[in-house]
Amino acid sequence: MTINILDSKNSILNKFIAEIRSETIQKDMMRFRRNIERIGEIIAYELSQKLAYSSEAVKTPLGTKIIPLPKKDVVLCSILRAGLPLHTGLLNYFDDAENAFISAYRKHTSETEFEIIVEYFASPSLDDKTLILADPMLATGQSLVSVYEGLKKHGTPKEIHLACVIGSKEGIEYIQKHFPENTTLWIATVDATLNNKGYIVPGLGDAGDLCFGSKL
Ligand SMILES: O=P(O)(O)OC[C@H]1O[C@H](OP(=O)(O)OP(=O)(O)O)[C@H](O)[C@@H]1O
Ligand SMILES: O=c1cc[nH]c(=O)[nH]1
Ligand SMILES: [Mg+2]
Repeated sequence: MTINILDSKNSILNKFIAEIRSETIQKDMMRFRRNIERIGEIIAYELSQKLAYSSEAVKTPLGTKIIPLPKKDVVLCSILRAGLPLHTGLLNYFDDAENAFISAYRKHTSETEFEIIVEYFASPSLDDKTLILADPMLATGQSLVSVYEGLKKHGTPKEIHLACVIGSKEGIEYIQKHFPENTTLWIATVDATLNNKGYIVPGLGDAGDLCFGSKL
């Protein structure tokens, strides 16, 4: 797996990350969602540099220009709920992508233990496609891996890109063991630890709740 940590160089991305982490600014749900979306747009731009391109002739009113353009083989797959604004940001740039949506949530069996429940699953064929799998939080890595196991029934992508906002070191080690070699992780920033409930520390809290409100 190739790993790209986007805040390893300073850019305007740092401001968006600071705002989603800030316990005061993150209370504005619309700004929180928009910041996740803006980070999705930055990830889309960075990731676009590694896609396959083929030259196409574009006719202007005055002539023709040959322009290398990305192949139209992207499937953008997001994990509900928190993946929705990240999906929007990626789709703002990969606007002709096919789309897949999968739900995954943590079902607690005790205070500190949980399993991942995958229920809703809507995906096109992935055979020979460029799969971009988006989820803002990579904590234990179990949601991404459970969803990937389910996606295998829909075909074999030619390459896989994981788009995430905040990850933990432990989660990255876990997904490295479960995704194939032709996987690239694009992650805005990485934190050192998880707490005993599997939350990233300092992280930002519960991304799904911050986007859409708490659930029962
Ligand atoms: O790496 P993991 O330990 O699996 O944790 C990460 C998962 O947690 C969040 O979803 P959550 O289960 O909170 O669902 P939600 O988006 O509906 O809030 C997040 O969006 C990931 O899917
Ligand atoms: O820190 C975390 C871990 C899982 N899910 C979240 O939303 N936040
Ligand atoms: Mg949540």
